[in-house]
Amino acid sequence: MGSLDPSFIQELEHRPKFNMVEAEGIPVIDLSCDDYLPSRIGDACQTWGFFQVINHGVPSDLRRRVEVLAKEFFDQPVEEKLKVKRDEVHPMGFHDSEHTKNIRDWKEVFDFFLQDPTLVPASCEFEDKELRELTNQWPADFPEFRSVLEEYARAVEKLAFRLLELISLSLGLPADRFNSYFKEQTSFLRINHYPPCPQPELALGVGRHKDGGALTVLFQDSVGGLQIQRRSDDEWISVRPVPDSYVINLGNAMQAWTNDKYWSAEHRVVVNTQKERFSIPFFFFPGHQVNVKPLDELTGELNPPLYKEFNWGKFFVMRNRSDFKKLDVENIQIDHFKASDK
Ligand SMILES: O=C(O)CCC(=O)C(=O)O
Ligand SMILES: [Fe+2]
Repeated sequence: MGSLDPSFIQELEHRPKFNMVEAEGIPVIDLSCDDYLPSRIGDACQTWGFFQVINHGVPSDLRRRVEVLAKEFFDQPVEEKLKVKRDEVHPMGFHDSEHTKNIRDWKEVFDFFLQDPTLVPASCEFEDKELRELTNQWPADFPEFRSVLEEYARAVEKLAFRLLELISLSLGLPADRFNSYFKEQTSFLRINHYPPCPQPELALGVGRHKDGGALTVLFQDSVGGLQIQRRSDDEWISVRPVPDSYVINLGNAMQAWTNDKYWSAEHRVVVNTQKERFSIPFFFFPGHQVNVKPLDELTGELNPPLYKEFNWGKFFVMRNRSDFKKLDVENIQIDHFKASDK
């Protein structure tokens, strides 16, 4: 990636601190022990919006094969990777200039949808009802990359549905309350590769952001770098890697469905001068047709809805607008749908 281009440089207030206070970590929840699982998950969703799971049922050997193939993919010369480059027509594939909050991230990624093709609105204009079919791009001479990643994505999707059901139970709702929103899901799996960075004090691997969808199921390797903002006091806390675990965090849609009971925490990734890092998030996103609003069961006279209804597909398309260029406007955020903005 060469030396630090000005497009990577964060505003002073958003640059990482390297003398961070070590705080008590986010909860680690053992999914093999059934006792009080919904209530433990509910507490974590409320206090942190983040937790880690162990004994999650995703085969470790399958995940290790993905890690090996991911390294093989990113180690290729850039010309090879550019053969599956993302663009506005094919928004899945390889990309090395993603912008979060309009500052370039120090990373490269490979993305693919769980459902191929995936249907999304053709534009972010509200009146435009036209849809567009998006398809995946796979490296032509690397069939194992595709088959192993697709198998892995299905295993992680299973875990995501189990967590969705536990979250629903934790809210006192039927286990399958959210399931119908995911029939035509827009979920995708991403591999993030963060190369060593010559000036990690100026840039971020991923700038501060909240994930958009229901929840994210993320594997991180042992290097570390993920930080989350604590709900209680806005302090940045490192998420220390736990071997063979997944980091789970809630997205904007879950925060809106639960009317702010559960939290979608701001997070970011710091980089370092020495070690490359890989992480593999699965973004569990509803179908494009789903209109997201606080659930009737969780709102009432004493607890009025805090968000206006928004269409997931339009939100998804708007969010992705800044993927290819630096925009002059702030990208769409959940706060733009706060009911008090009326
Ligand atoms: O790499 C990580 O640990 C987190 C990445 C992330 O937040 C994202 O891709 O949305
Ligand atoms: Fe994220």
